[in-house]
Amino acid sequence: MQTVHTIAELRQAVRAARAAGQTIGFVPTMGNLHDGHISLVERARAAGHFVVASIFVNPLQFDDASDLQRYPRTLAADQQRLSSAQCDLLFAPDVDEMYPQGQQAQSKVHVPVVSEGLCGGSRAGHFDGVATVVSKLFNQVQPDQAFFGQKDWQQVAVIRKLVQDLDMPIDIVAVPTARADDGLALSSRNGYLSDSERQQAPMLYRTLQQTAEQLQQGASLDASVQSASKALNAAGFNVDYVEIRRQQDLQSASENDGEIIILAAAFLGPARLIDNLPLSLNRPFE
Ligand SMILES: Nc1ncnc2c1ncn2[C@@H]1O[C@H](COP(=O)(O)OP(=O)(O)OP(=O)(O)O)[C@@H](O)[C@H]1O
Ligand SMILES: CC(C)(CO)[C@@H](O)C(=O)[O-]
Ligand code: BAL
Repeated sequence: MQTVHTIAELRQAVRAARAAGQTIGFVPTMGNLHDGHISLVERARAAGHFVVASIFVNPLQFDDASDLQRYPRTLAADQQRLSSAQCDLLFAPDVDEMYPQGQQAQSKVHVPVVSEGLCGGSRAGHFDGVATVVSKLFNQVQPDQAFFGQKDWQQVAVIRKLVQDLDMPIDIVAVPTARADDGLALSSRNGYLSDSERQQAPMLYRTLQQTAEQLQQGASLDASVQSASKALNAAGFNVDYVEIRRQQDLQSASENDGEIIILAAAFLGPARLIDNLPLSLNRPFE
């Protein structure tokens, strides 16, 4: 696997792959790679692409300076993992390469409506930062397909709207969440958890599963959300949100909606964990 750090080198490598008749599959990340990221690379490989991954801890999407500062940077280990997964090219730019005029002077991309509330509500400016960097990365890589994790469901919705609104000819593929054996969604931020917090963390997903079961048994959306929040707070989480939205457009769900999704974010000690569970109220819960 080749690693490049500049946009010029990236373009050259992608041009060569295209000249050799290959299509381009792109996996954007912030590094500190785990099996969830690797599942995205595997999906891209399985689709037959020349696979480009990026690692860039994007300062524009962090509203909290200490969150940005402590974000794990593990380039050498990440290169090994990508190489083993047969990724073809890693793009790992520094902040000056991405924002040569500085972050303030950078033109920004704002995706309305779908970026509001949920993580966009509690992380001010987060999705403007994501939409801006993903737009830049898409223009730099010019992939045919780009692969994102369903764990960040709202992010996928923002990016789908972004490519639609800005006429970018890129197919967005959402990949199911990779989980530890105990159900915890894999995340770089799990590394912030103490041993006892790590034991407690799977309760986030278990609570979503229990909430889904209650909904299947006829509980109201409001009652289900309230009981989930209460259970998580009682177990030592500090709940940011638990909400039920429509899968398709992420707008608030009503009792009549069939294809819904339960989304939650909660702090456990120093880590802000997110997870979600899509379900159909017309089908038996699996
Ligand atoms: N458990 C997972 N399963 C599948 N995809 C994932 C998983 N975790 C992250 N991803 C996806 O990998 C891509 C890069 O995400 P990122 O580098 O932010 O990883 P992360 O582990 O989610 O980190 P963080 O803790 O900052 O949220 C995103 O598309 C994200 O949705
Ligand atoms: C898509 C992304 C790489 C943009 O910085 C980031 O938000 C992430 O890792 O999910
Ligand atoms: N996976 C989302 C990136 C972030 O938390 O900033």
